[in-house]
Amino acid sequence: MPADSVPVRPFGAFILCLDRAHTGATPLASESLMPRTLEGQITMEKTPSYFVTREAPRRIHRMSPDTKLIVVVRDPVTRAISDYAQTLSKTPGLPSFRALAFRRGLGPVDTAWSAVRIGLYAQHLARWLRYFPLSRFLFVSGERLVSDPAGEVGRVQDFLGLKRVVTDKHFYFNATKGFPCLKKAQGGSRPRCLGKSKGRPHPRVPEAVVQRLRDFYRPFNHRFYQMTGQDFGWD
Ligand SMILES: Nc1ncnc2c1ncn2[C@@H]1O[C@H](COP(=O)(O)OS(=O)(=O)O)[C@@H](OP(=O)(O)O)[C@H]1O
Repeated sequence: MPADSVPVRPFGAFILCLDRAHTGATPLASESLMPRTLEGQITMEKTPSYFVTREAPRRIHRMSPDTKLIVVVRDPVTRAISDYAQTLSKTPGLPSFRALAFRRGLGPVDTAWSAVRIGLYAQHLARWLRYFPLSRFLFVSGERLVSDPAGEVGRVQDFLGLKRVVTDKHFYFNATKGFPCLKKAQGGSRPRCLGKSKGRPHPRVPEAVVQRLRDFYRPFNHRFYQMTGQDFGWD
């Protein structure tokens, strides 16, 4: 059968991972940029910044309104510090976290700083809900992905209508890394952890700064819990 006549399904899933979204990606303009999806396949796309990019919901909906959306979220305060740690690793001499997070010393929280703005999950989700119903989303807890990877991956498999192939027996806790790792890499026989840029130490941020950010995010977090029907336990 020529490739053109193979039945093509709409894209099965888009992964929007929000652990450490970066800004600047252009959302896919059309299906022509994606590979064809054959019967029994799921096409996945992981671009963290889509969740926070203004035009992404409209454009992805126009491409395929049946898209499933998976969003990985973690405590926005930890997320901001993680984001800062990532930038710091590439930009020595970066001002302190505190200097970037607040205007005028310990003045108002600077929501123009992307590390802070990305954590306003309720605001970003509101834009998506204008195009996609809540049932199209799976919200994965970044914290449980570390404490119970098999449980969270199990939810992902269910959401995608897949058999639960990945289970507890695929993971072990690597004490050196401080994170779960795979007992065997795909197609290999050796254990495999994520790379050095995942799970690196965070810089120390003064408790007063953390506390102020916690207070700032609390109402947004609660709104997000209401919108998703899930309590992520961040405060
Ligand atoms: N198993 C395992 N191993 C290592 N790291 C893990 C794991 N599970 C989740 N995490 C968390 O993933 C965070 C980085 O993932 P990101 O998706 O944000 O990375 S990136 O945006 O693609 O750079 C990374 O954030 P940091 O801890 O701030 O580095 C981790 O906390």
